[in-house]
Amino acid sequence: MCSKTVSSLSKEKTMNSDFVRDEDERPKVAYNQFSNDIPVISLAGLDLDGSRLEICSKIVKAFEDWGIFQVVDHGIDSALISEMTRLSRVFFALPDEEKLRYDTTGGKRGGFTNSTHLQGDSAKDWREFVTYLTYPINARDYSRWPDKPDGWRSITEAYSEKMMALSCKLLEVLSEAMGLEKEAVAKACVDLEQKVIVNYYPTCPEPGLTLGCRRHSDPGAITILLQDQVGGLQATRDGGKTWITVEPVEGAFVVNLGDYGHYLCNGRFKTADHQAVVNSTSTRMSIVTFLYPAPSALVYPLKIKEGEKAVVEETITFAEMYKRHMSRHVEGASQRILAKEKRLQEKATMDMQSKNADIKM
Ligand SMILES: O=C1C[C@@H](c2ccc(O)c(O)c2)Oc2cc(O)cc(O)c21
Ligand SMILES: O=C(O)CCC(=O)C(=O)O
Ligand SMILES: [Fe+2]
Repeated sequence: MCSKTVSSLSKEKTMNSDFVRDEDERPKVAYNQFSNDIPVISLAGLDLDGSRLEICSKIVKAFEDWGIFQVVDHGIDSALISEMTRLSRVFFALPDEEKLRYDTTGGKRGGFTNSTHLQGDSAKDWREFVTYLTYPINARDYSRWPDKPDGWRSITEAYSEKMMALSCKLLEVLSEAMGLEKEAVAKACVDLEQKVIVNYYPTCPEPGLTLGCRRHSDPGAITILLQDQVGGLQATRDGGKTWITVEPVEGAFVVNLGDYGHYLCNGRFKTADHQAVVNSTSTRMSIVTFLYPAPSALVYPLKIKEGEKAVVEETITFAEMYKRHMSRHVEGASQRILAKEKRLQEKATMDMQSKNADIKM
């Protein structure tokens, strides 16, 4: 296993085999073959009676069709977004030793992760990321927030505060969409938790063989993602048969529903399966804000329509759901490893048989 950061590996001519994915997992669509299938929705007028209903119905349709959409006119200051982006880029350009001062190896909560964070996966992700546990505020451990570059900590605080306000507005829309009072989803969450992850995808010598971030759905209620103009975020709504690359829209955030959100509305809204692909010419960055319920919150539909069955078989806590969500990926990965070993074994047997047949002739 190699321990160099992905930034260092990106300077090599070929890609380390740790990152090579099985054929069925490799990218099917290019990072810059953009699709505008995902709706772009303006939030201008969301707080006004006259336009709220129209905006909400667009969001509802997007959640029903894709589980993912983009928002513009969201009210977040573009100077704050640019500064958060600029300082994040400065961090990832620092020497390995500096980034590794915040290494999360050994289970530290928050800090710098080089490549993958899951055990037993068939390949590593071509990415580095920094994780901030930002809410509840009293759970923040500032010793895990990088102190370089200057000013990044305070900008991250300001950014996470604005993201929390935007998330709350979106939770209200989700509640109303289910015909419930505005606060229903926030109340179900017991306490809102927030995690900000800054993903950095260095250029890759063999991007067709790997992924920047493996296919997954996000576990929480909703996720608000800021991507740069390079492109690489992909979504599927047919279980991975076809993929689309989400077109980067300047100043927009990509919003997607997580598994917890999907269960709350009894499966009416989709949880979007997505992944990130990389390329050989441009580095890419995404700043992802996850909104989670408290670990003790129950995972159960808030409303079940007459005649409908609950999509969950038992009521569990979010902590348990999160554990199962993560182990599902690990189980899937171990199955892929076993299948790969079986294929190699079968190929070796077939090669041996045809060699023996050649000798007999
Ligand atoms: O790193 C991530 C991104 C994302 C995710 C990636 C890969 C997966 O297999 C997955 O299930 C999720 O969402 C996350 C959510 C977290 O709570 C922590 C993470 O590090 C990540
Ligand atoms: O970088 C991206 O566009 C996707 C990242 C992502 O899905 C995640 O961090 O959960
Ligand atoms: Fe994600």
